[in-house]
Amino acid sequence: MPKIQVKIINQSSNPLPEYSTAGSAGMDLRANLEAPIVLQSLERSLIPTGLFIELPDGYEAQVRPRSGLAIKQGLTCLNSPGTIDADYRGEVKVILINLSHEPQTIQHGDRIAQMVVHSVGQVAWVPVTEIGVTERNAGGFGHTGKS
Ligand SMILES: O=c1ccn([C@H]2C[C@H](O)[C@@H](COP(=O)(O)OP(=O)(O)OP(=O)(O)O)O2)c(=O)[nH]1
Ligand SMILES: [Mg+2]
Repeated sequence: MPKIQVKIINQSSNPLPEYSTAGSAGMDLRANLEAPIVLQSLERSLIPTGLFIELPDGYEAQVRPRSGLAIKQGLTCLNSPGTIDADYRGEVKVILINLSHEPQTIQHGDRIAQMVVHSVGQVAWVPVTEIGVTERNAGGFGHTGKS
């Protein structure tokens, strides 16, 4: 398991994110707030987590919504999945939006999203005049299964 350097503000009240089961893909991210935030219907906000991480080269972290928050409160990540670049040294933040019709309150310590760490590759372009043909070729957007 790769080791990641992490700095967390307010660690006494907000524990480090953790995998909640042995097979979890994501670690829940908690809101790091001095006061609760109320999101009105369709309002969005950049929520701090108090986390500063140093990802190894070749890794990214994705900030994804939690399904429970989405179905129960209509709260989701607007830019899902959010991308944390390996060279980012700022605070990990979550762009939450309230898609419900009611105001939703975020409290300090609430688990507002989850973070999945992935290995990721970069590519170099090789400009060509033709690209290879496949069985699918340009078919997409519901193309399969049609006669
Ligand atoms: O949900 C997110 C998405 C991004 N970030 C941070 C880490 C990421 O490395 C940086 C830039 O994110 P992104 O590339 O998505 O934003 P951008 O609009 O392209 O900004 P930039 O020009 O700074 O790359 O912002 C977060 O903390 N949370
Ligand atoms: Mg960017």
